[in-house]
Amino acid sequence: MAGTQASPPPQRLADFETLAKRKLPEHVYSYYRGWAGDGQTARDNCDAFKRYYLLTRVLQDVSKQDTTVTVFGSVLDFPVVIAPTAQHSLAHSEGEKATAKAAASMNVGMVVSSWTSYGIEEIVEAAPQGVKWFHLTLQKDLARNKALLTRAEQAGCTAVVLTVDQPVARRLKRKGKLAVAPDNWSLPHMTFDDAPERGTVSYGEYIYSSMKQPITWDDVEWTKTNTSLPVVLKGILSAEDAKEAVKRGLDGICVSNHGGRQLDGVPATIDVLPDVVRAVEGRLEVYMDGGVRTGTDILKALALGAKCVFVGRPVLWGLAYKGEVGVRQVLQVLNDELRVAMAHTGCSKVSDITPKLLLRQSCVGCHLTSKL
Ligand SMILES: Cc1cc2nc3c(=O)[nH]c(=O)nc-3n(C[C@H](O)[C@H](O)[C@H](O)COP(=O)(O)O)c2cc1C
Ligand SMILES: CCCCCCC(=O)C(=O)O
Repeated sequence: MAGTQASPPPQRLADFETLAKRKLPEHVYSYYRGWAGDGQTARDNCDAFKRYYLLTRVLQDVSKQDTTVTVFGSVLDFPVVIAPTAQHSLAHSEGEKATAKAAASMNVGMVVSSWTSYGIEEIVEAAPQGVKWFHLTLQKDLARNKALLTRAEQAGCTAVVLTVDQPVARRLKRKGKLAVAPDNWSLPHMTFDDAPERGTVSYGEYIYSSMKQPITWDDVEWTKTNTSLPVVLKGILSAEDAKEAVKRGLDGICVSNHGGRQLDGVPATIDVLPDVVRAVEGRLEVYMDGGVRTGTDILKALALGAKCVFVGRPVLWGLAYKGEVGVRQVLQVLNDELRVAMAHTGCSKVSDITPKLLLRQSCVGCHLTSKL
């Protein structure tokens, strides 16, 4: 019948944002898109990838690309993990349950935020077969943290991701306005027992009142000793902190500036990744996030030493656009683009992806002149 054909899925991650923007209330879109300061870091996370060029290799047998990677003993079909992001039910009524189903069906990982709208058990029950890691925001009440770690373990999570880049409350903005999550939330992992009465303080102050701020290396030690799961620190940007993480026996780090949502003016994550990778000398796993929008971005991050990438906002755009199906489409675009990029650069498996595939923009001139 004429007019009943489904429209083809969007072909670029940027298109999902356009479609999501049409569906989301302005305040939710603003919260998801929001950044710190003037958004320099948030923009640069994306722009910085464009400063790296890919060098093609031809005449290789790339008829098949094996994109699988193994993280903490679990095989992922391709090197993507859904970053922890708060409040998926603001994008879709099924919230994190829909995201988890999409992640499981594509066999990528998902980090379940402490700030979800559904409890960890419900999320795992919706998609029991997927690889889930639990993101811990440390709360003031240590017993509460311990209880959450136990719940995550019992629910079947296979790693803990501790966010370490929120020493103080931030000022999240978009278009110069403060953007905060809307207040029709449900936060089943968080407690607000000694929070100021709602309505007497700003929303941000209320939210942050549950958190332990600042947290220190002692809290990292506390976390490690209170879980049997591997612990990943999320929010590392310096070689020094990375070395300290190695010294303290952490299992992984995620090079992240929180999508440019904490401190404006810090470098793009892809630009600090090589320093961090060098510093850890292979003694723990390194992941990265911030600005990953294409399969070539994934290839570049892997070439610079990341084991896999976390993806934040694009997943929320897919979820807002079409729920579970939309998230799956976002992941499919990334997978298709990664395969094409691997084929052109002569890689038939992930271990073929090395720094030799990349040329940094500032070196283009040197490269050309050295050949003249
Ligand atoms: C709406 C939103 C909520 C987020 N919530 C969390 C969170 O609960 N915990 C956390 O560690 N990071 C959180 N982040 C940061 C992401 O995990 C990730 O570091 C960032 O989004 C990556 O950048 P990208 O959005 O450019 O992919 C959030 C980011 C967004 C956009
Ligand atoms: C609904 C509470 C949001 C808490 C903060 C989540 C986060 O890390 C973010 O960047 O937003």
